[in-house]
Amino acid sequence: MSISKALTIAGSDSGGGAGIQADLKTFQELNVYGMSAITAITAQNTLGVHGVFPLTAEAVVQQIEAIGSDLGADAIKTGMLFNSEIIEAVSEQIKIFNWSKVIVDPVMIAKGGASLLQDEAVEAVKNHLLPLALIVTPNIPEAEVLTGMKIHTLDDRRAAAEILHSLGVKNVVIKGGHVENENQLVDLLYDGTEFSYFSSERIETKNTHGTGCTFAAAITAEMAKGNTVYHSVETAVSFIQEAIKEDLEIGQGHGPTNHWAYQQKKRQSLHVE
Ligand SMILES: Nc1ncnc2c1ncn2[C@@H]1O[C@H](COP(=O)(O)OP(=O)(O)O)[C@@H](O)[C@H]1O
Ligand SMILES: Cc1ncc(COP(=O)(O)O)c(N)n1
Repeated sequence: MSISKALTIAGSDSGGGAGIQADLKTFQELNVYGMSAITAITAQNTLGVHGVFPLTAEAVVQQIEAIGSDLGADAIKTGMLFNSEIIEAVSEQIKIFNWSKVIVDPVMIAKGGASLLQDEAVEAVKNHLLPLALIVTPNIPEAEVLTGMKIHTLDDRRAAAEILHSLGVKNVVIKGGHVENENQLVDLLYDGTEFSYFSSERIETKNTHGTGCTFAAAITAEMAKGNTVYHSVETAVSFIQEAIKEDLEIGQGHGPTNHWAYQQKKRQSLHVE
């Protein structure tokens, strides 16, 4: 049996809803063997981020080397990378191991407002990491920072996607969760030639901690299994919709999504047929 393997290079979320915890749960639910290289430890719960403790670039490199020199990986996801030293070191390792299925989730600000990427590191994301990315998955605020433009309309999102593509990313997904007062959320995919739109009903819930991490991890798992970019995004949209719909009412603040909801629904539908 061939085992699909995915590596997440991201921060640890002690609350389990985002970061490498969300990524590994998502990989597992999609039958992909998950591995992790931790970039920073965050003391986090549903009320916010209470502490950020970045690791050294060397500590990140050694974790990646340990995986690349033995287990290998079919797809790589980068999440919180925090500073330019880590970003440059990770970019170097991606080149050394010649990894091509690289999904960059350009994590900048946690939903509670805590900074997960130093301002000085944005240029490093653009100059070092994006040229190596097969897919980049910014939310709207992240796309605004990376492109320097304001994004209010779908036309703006298309323009921003073209700018990000010009920075070397082969496929751009601009996520739609941050659009205010719209019942339909649209995730836009641009492959350098055409735009695709994945529309979802907005689910009224406060429990959206880790939606972006989970979404990008689902794309990574599907890419690790050899699926196309379009199919991987399509599956990730379904995965995150179920994860939000069956959200977990735990903690006193913004709770996590439900990482087992997607498979649970598939098993239930099999029993019905
Ligand atoms: N309230 C919601 N209802 C339905 N889908 C949502 C909701 N919030 C986010 N999503 C979906 O979750 C995914 C992550 O988007 P977003 O929340 O914008 O990312 P991030 O967590 O990086 O800010 C996207 O597919 C988006 O459409
Ligand atoms: C360690 C870590 N990484 C990423 C996020 C972003 O989470 P979200 O997906 O809600 O934007 C987070 N809150 N913590």
